Amino acid sequence: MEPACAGRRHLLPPILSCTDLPVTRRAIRSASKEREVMSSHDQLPAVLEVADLSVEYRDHSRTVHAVTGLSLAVGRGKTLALIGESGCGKTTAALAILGMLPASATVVSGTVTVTAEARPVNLLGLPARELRMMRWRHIAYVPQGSISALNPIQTVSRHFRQTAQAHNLARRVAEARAYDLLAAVHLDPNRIWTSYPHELSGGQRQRVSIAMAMLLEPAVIVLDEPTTALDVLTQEAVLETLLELQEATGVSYLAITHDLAVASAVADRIVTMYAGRPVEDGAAEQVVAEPLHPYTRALLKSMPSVDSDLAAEAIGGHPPSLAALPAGCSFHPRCAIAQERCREAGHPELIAIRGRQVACPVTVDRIGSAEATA
Ligand SMILES: Nc1ncnc2c1ncn2[C@@H]1O[C@H](COP(=O)(O)OP(=O)(O)OP(=O)(O)O)[C@@H](O)[C@H]1O
Ligand code: NI
Repeated sequence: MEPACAGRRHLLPPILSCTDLPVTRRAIRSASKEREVMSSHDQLPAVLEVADLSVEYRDHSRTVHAVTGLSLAVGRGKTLALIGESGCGKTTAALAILGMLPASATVVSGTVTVTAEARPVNLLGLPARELRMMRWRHIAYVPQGSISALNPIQTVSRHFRQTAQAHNLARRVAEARAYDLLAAVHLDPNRIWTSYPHELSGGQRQRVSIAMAMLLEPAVIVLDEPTTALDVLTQEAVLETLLELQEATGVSYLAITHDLAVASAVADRIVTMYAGRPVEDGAAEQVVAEPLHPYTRALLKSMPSVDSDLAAEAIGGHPPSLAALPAGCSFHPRCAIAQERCREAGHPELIAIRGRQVACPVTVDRIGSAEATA
């Protein structure tokens, strides 16, 4: 029998019971063999590379360590999902990458390298004007919440025209491209062109935001919670559209989500974030099939599953305040396998194991001793 997740309507199946989910992704994308070969070529530089990024919010009384030591690399034509619970620093990471942090935030360390047209550029070192030109043209953003992404008093056409003007894209060229893009995201351009955001459904607004992000043909798009406010069927349809666009254009995505099902439906790589830090980084199929970090495991167990008899298990406890992190591993107060050493000293570094990276020495030791006795 065909696995339940092989069908089109199951882009977001219960992942616990369906480890072959990434097949869905591959099936959608396999049309272009050529690109498959190109993008699997490890020699190609990452389109977006973030190294040791740390961001703090400071006010007179406290420092919020929103992002600490985040590193990730998004391959050409690939999707990396950055996953983690609400408040773990995902949006802060996105805003830092795009150079759009509010004044209260400070980038403490790191580089953000975008390689478009074979030229690597560190966005964090750019003057504001040059950064504005890079944005949209090389790296675009679909912000969290499709309502806030669009200006309520502007029509769809005005949104496209403004972006085109800001980047010296001729009006006729921009309009032709906008029409094509709106059709590509399965909207009727003629109908939608003069609409205001409130006249559109949540899914339609998200599609407009995605089409706008594509206007300057960027190499990479940062998608912050691309489907969160949408019902499940609309979520699936929007994710499928994102994969179609990727197939057609070779665009890369950094997809930010708290939803592991979304991540496993679209991502080639998954980076798990906990309390501002990366704790696991690996190929999506591997991370979903065999999560190694206790937090990624807990996230996976907390997913509801329709097919499985196993009930979803909420993760016990709460994430720590990013203004008052516990000593040692930030996850230790909620961790089922925490030992004395996890409560001491600094947060564990990422360790390479089984083709990925995991910030948990206890897990790494367990795997090591299991392999030694096998
Ligand atoms: N402008 C700000 N000033 C001070 N603290 C902030 C600011 N914006 C966010 N924070 C804090 O930084 C931390 C990370 O927030 P962020 O929005 O990046 O997390 P997130 O993972 O995107 O969460 P969500 O899933 O809710 O969108 C939180 O503790 C939040 O309260
Ligand atoms: Ni967020």
